[in-house]
Amino acid sequence: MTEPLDPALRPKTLTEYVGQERLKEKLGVYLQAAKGRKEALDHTLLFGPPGLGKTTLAHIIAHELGVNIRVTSGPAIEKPGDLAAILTNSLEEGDVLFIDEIHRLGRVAEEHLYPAMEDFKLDIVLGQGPAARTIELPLPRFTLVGATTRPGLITAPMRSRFGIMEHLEYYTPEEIGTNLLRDARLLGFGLDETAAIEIGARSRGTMRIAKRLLRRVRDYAEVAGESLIGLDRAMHALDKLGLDAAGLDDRDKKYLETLIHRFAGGPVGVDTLATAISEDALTLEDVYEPYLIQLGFIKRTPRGRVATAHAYDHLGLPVSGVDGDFSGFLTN
Ligand SMILES: Nc1ncnc2c1ncn2[C@@H]1O[C@H](COP(=O)(O)OP(=O)(O)OP(=O)(O)O)[C@@H](O)[C@H]1O
Ligand SMILES: [Mg+2]
Repeated sequence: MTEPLDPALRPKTLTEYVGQERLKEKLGVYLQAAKGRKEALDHTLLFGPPGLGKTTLAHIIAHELGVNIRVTSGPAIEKPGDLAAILTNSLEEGDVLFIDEIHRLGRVAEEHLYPAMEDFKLDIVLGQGPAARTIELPLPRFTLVGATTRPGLITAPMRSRFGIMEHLEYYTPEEIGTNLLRDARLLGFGLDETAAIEIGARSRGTMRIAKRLLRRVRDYAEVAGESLIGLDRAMHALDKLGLDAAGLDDRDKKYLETLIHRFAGGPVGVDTLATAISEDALTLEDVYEPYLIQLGFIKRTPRGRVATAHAYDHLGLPVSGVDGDFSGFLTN
């Protein structure tokens, strides 16, 4: 996804990159070691829900290594020729090749990528039919950084060729707040720390969403003639945007209400649920559910989706008949 925001706000170094402490610590070691040995970093797979900072991290990796980055995406590489063009054109020793949405790479292109990743060579077929012959093209030692929201769709042979595989996690309200305060400072407007954390708490743990909410909250503050965004203004604007205290919007609530009212809290298959709320199952799995699971509002079970007592609680509904965990509710 492209960002409408000022690119100057994008963190360029690991230090500027907020949160993901475990990942940053490990990556810091790998980067330092690779630099010390003057070698390319091992191929790296970054996965996690949209908007958590995979693309940003790929750029930071290149920046920290002091190398160039070439950016492409799975759907952009259709034919082996597309891959050859990218790999043989302007890729230098140690450079980063970033393939976004790597799970959408075509099978043929993927098979050509294997020798490129493993032995830094590319097999190119010249001519057609019986006269065709294959030549082997040496490639510079590069680092492939792949990003995906759907690691389950990466084939096993592909996965096995990544030396580093890291999962990005949802951010805490405080981590998001820290980053929003930095954005406000760079853009030159006043933001109270409590307001920044409140926006963080309603951003589904997602940086991209937080940045969008900050812009909307800023609109409300400006129209109200306020030069400093305080907690009250932030809460007021976030309420207007239809976000509840947990950051759920109308679509999330429709998901939960449908699960609870129409399917008695589940279990119900994802396709049935998707049809009932006029969404496609992939969107449910990629966008809605990871955060609802993170909040402990739903569970994915072998028999389908189930609403937990926390979900009933959050919607202010009685929990009778919940096929889930009562413990949290009974002690309340
Ligand atoms: N840890 C972070 N610190 C500071 N800013 C961040 C961080 N993570 C993400 N951002 C900012 O959030 C926005 C979204 O990040 P990014 O585009 O890297 O996400 P993504 O994981 O690649 O998303 P998608 O899966 O949709 O491609 C960017 O503006 C980025 O600068
Ligand atoms: Mg991205």
